[in-house]
Amino acid sequence: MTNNPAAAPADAGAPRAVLSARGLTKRFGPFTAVNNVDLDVCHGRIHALIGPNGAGKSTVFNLLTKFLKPTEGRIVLDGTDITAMDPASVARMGMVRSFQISATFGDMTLLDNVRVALQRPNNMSRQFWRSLISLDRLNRQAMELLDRVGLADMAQLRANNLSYGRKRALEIATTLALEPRVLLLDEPLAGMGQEDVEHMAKLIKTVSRDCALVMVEHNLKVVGDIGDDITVLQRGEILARGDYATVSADPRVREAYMGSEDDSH
Ligand SMILES: Nc1ncnc2c1ncn2[C@@H]1O[C@H](COP(=O)(O)OP(=O)(O)OP(=O)(O)O)[C@@H](O)[C@H]1O
Repeated sequence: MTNNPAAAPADAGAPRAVLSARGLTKRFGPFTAVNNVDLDVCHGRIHALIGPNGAGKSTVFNLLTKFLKPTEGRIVLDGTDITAMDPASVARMGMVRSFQISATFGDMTLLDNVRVALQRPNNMSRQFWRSLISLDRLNRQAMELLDRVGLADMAQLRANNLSYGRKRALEIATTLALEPRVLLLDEPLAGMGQEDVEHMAKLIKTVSRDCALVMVEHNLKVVGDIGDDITVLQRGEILARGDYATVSADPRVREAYMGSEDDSH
């Protein structure tokens, strides 16, 4: 199973990639949205995908999570070639995509939201709503998750009553309930005020210690603060990669961003 060319090269001392893509290409008719992208996402690290509007970030994100089928290329998760798998199967392997599909239930308390997430099919506990007693057994675990995202003291509030930033923190808690091997966040800071941005950035950093994390993000300040590995896309191709200091000093990256994007929102 591990014998595949798409696995990350075994550089001595280099962190092992949990999720790897090689030669990822997506064409929509005659238009090439993503061309020959290689990517390695490692445990305990944040891999940020950045680039100007239309660079292909969302397309790569959708390819990695299997919401789109690549035209060419391979994707390997934990040594298994997942290129032909569907999103539900890769989710069961621990690839969790947050924010676009991770809904919270507004009329339920925060505690119940997390308890339900702990009962999802790809979680270790497979008995949805089996009984109130079995749900109560999950209280401690649910409270621990709420505590991790700073919401423990609001456990009995209904999710509808939360601010936007806290709702997203709750979504992170429900995502963590699935015990992700790889967590993919699509613009997790979008629409947040400065205070929430800072809180969420810290939370993402903390969460990344226990998984491999991919983040598409426009807020370059936060990417610079918390990103470990950065891939810069432009017109569907990799323009630069490395740590933030390296890519932000690259004249081609500066050129790509010039006038095309506000890096402070
Ligand atoms: N389903 C599709 N059919 C045709 N073209 C598409 C499709 N999806 C994306 N594209 C095109 O592929 C290119 C890359 O789009 P993508 O949304 O991946 O970029 P992005 O970097 O996420 O942009 P943004 O930062 O604006 O969200 C764009 O030119 C877009 O118009």
